[in-house]
Amino acid sequence: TQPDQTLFEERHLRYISPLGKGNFGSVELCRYDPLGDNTGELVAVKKLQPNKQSTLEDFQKEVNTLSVLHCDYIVKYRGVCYSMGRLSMSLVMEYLPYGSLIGYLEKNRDKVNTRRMLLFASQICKGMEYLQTLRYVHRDLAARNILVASESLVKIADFGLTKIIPFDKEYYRVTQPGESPIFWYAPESLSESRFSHKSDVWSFGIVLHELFSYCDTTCNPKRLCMQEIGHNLQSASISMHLTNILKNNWRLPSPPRCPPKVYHLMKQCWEYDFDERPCFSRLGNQIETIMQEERE
Ligand SMILES: C[C@H](Nc1nc(-c2c[nH]c3ncc(Cl)cc23)ncc1F)C(=O)NCC(F)(F)F
Repeated sequence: TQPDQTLFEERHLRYISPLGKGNFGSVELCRYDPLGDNTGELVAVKKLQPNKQSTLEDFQKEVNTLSVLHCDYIVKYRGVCYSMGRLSMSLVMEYLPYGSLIGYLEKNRDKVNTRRMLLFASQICKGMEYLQTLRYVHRDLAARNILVASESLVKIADFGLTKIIPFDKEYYRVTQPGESPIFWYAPESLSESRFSHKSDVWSFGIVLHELFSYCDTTCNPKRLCMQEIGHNLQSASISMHLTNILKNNWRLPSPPRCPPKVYHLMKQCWEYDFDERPCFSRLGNQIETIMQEERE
């Protein structure tokens, strides 16, 4: 049975501007304006671009995933739009005007203080806790996939790589890793393509690092890891070098002026042994505690 697929008619979907490129397609800002008088709502429309990696089946999975998620900290599903006689489809989502967390932090460096960042971190934690109750692993938790709904609300988005952990296992094994965001990957994901709630916790630690670095491109995870690995390009594979430095206990350095307790949280998320990493509910509690202590 198909989940609730609210239908948007293509003829009423007015293209406005491009928003960006995601895992399996591009997202555009549109107005759904059935009355034709510009009173319709603004929506974010993700068009599937079938290419070698992604198929309609993958896209249908992303639509099915998002359509069952109902959480304040996850971007809202609105419905689907079929075109070319059901040959192509688009995913219609709520449009969040403040855009992705990366752009927002770069633009509002001076406006976002420690308390605000901890609020955002606790909201991402709550969204991940909710995903975990449904046995979903996101697999692409990164600041680029967090949306800013308002000055005090962020939401998790882009469920293109999300998988459901089978009922009889604690993890999901991926067979065909596409373009992997390896600098956000836990060691076991790098070396064994093993994904679990605890590998999402590792990625959450990377998001904490991005947050407290104001998503500054000069110290983003990829750049810092590549500096450590060295740009010796003849290396067999970057992910093998990354696995090695992580095994030798190298970790991303503390962002400048990051409160020590927050860096300690990141280090907990980056325990090599996934059983040692905290769960999202414990992380959420620790963040709330630090928030109370933060006078700022
Ligand atoms: C590929 C698309 N990229 C972008 N999207 C938006 C955006 C603004 N406002 C939005 N409102 C709803 C949605 Cl779904 C996206 C946007 N802004 C810049 C982008 F580069 C995307 O989905 N990125 C993942 C995430 F949504 F988490 F940012």
